Amino acid sequence: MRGFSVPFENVDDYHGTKINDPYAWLEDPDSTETMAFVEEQNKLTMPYLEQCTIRAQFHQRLTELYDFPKYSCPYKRGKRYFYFHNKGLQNQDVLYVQDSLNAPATVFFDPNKLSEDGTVALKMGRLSEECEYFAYGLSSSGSDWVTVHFMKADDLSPLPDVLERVKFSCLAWTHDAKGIFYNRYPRQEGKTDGTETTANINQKLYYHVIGTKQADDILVAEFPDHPKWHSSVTISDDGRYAVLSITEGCEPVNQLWYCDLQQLPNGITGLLPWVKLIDNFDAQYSYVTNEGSVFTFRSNLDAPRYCLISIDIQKPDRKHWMTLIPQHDKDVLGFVSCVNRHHLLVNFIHDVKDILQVYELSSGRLVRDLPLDVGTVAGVSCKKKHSEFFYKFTSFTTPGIIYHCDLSEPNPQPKVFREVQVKGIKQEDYQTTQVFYPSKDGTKIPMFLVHAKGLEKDGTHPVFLYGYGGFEHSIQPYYNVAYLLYVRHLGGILAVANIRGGGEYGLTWHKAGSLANKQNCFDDFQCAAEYLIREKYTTASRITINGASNGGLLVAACVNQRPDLYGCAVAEVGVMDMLKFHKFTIGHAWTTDYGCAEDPEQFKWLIKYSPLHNLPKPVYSGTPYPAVLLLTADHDDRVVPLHTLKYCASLQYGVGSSPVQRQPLMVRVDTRSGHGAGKPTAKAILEETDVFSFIAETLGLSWKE
Ligand SMILES: O=C([C@@H]1CCCN1C(=O)CCCN1C(=O)NC(c2ccccc2)(c2ccccc2)C1=O)N1CCCC1
Repeated sequence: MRGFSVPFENVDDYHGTKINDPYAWLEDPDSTETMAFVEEQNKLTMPYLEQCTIRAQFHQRLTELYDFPKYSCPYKRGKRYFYFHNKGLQNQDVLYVQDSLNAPATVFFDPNKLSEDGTVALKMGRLSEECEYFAYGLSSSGSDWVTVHFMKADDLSPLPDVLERVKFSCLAWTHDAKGIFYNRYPRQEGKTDGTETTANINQKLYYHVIGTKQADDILVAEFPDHPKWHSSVTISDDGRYAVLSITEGCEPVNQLWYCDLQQLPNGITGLLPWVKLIDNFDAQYSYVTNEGSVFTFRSNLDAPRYCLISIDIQKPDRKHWMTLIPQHDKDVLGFVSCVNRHHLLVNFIHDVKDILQVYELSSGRLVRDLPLDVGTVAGVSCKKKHSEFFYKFTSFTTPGIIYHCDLSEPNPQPKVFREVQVKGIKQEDYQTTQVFYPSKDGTKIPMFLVHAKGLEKDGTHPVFLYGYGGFEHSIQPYYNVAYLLYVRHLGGILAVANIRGGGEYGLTWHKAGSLANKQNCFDDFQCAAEYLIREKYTTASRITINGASNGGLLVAACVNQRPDLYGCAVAEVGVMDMLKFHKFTIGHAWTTDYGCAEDPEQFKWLIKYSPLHNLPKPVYSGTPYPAVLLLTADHDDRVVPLHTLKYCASLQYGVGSSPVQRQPLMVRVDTRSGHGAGKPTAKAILEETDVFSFIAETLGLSWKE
């Protein structure tokens, strides 16, 4: 039995630099030592969380507030409408169908029936073009692994077809509903339930013909010389082309190949004769629509804030390409979808707030603005062949408003189709402001603040500071009842910092927070805290910093660099071992943002901020660390739990040895749970209750009615 407390030597050599990795044994999730470590940690953490003063109140109130009806936009497929709905506390949303928008709705697919505890989630679903079949992917316990099943859409009867080993996959029906394109990984040694750490490489693209066995599926694309490549098929609006997007990692760039399905003499029988329209990774090209051979793409080619271009595949040379909507000089072009045959629904992001407009497909001319409050378009439903479309608006204080618009009407006006209220939360009690604060290098960073109206800036308010900062992922306003409870009953201020690394201002913003510039994310986040202190919203001891995934890295790196700046830190499913992340599951895809320690130059970047490698050694007598709560879960195969476990062990061994460390340093390891997607409501409520109870307990916050 290895001793937990005294790590043994386990030295790796990185280009001549010796790095000790004493907790490498925690990288095996199935060893008795690792399982004992997890059990011991939970034995410390769960009782502490259960005894938190406000826990019962927070849990009860959060459950009440979660219990409001949620709806997605309706989707018209064939002659019927489909939409997701959750009555409030259902673990998984349910898919309903109705013959018309005001006809009675019946259950089409209810994932809650597939498990007692709601841990089987509907990860993806696709109806065939004329609504003959429904293909759907299920994932268990929060893993990225998906099993695809099929059912008839008219009588809901199941088909025997099952597709295994599916992950990070497209689901694209050919318009004849004969079969579906999807991705899967080769068979691997050992288990594949989402608790393994095996690398996901050599993803292949198949075509499954309905009524056949998966073993007979047709391999239509593979990339044996490029094990890290991902491919994704979209079938063109006219059903004629298979459009293939190839990515290598998480950079917003892709190759763009296509296959004219009408030119296949015997249909899809093997590797397809792909035409490489774009055979480089210089930019991103996302299919919007095509009119015959003229294809429209959203692209960032020479356009870091994106633009809309058209390419005639009969004249593929770049000198014939046309720009339909040029890059805006400040705003980022968001999603673009074709509607009403010749219109485009276009989204722009202006200082992190959404704009929605209608354009003319043929000319790229602006037709009209669509009214939208300050916030986020959380969902859109439209199809080229339909004149009507739906969009869902949300903000920090608006749970959701769904609008309906029909462009075939003489003077089309979006009308409220459905507006959801949450009992007990009055929107007018809160105010959302956006501030711009200077980071270390002077860059102005946007930040949303949400707090009770009339708040006095007397430095006494607790702050919950959230950030992400990577992968071109923008954090736009969204409705979260736990945040509102923190504001309402703990007198807190919610602060969401749009730090660099995200996509808030396009590629330049993303690049400024990645690779050699990654430290900018941490500077931006620390400057957010300093701004909130300087402006007398709060003091350091009242600040909680929070982030998940890449945001967990953000939190852990910021705690190491400025332990004095916050009273509490909650790092969820974080990337903590920056020297080894590329070895596990899909970690190799993140080198586009982080680099890789196998490269001598990039190793120097990573070793400087890697949370695991910048923790104090015993005996530590420096600045005490804030209260730290780490979250991870046994089926997290996106960011495998070893990151958090190794970081926790090293944190407790080093900082925990300090005689002046008063605040707890803990980890909560959930079971039958993963990175986050598809988490059942019951688990989400328990987790958020634990997080905010920990914050209130360690910062001494009391519940106010
Ligand atoms: O989870 C993550 C990162 C953040 C974004 C997605 N992601 C991922 O790790 C996604 C992993 C799988 N994956 C790719 O490698 N490319 C994606 C992709 C999707 C969204 C954004 C970027 C890439 C893909 C697959 C098929 C077709 C097109 C794209 C994809 O799903 N991280 C965990 C911690 C650090 C980063």
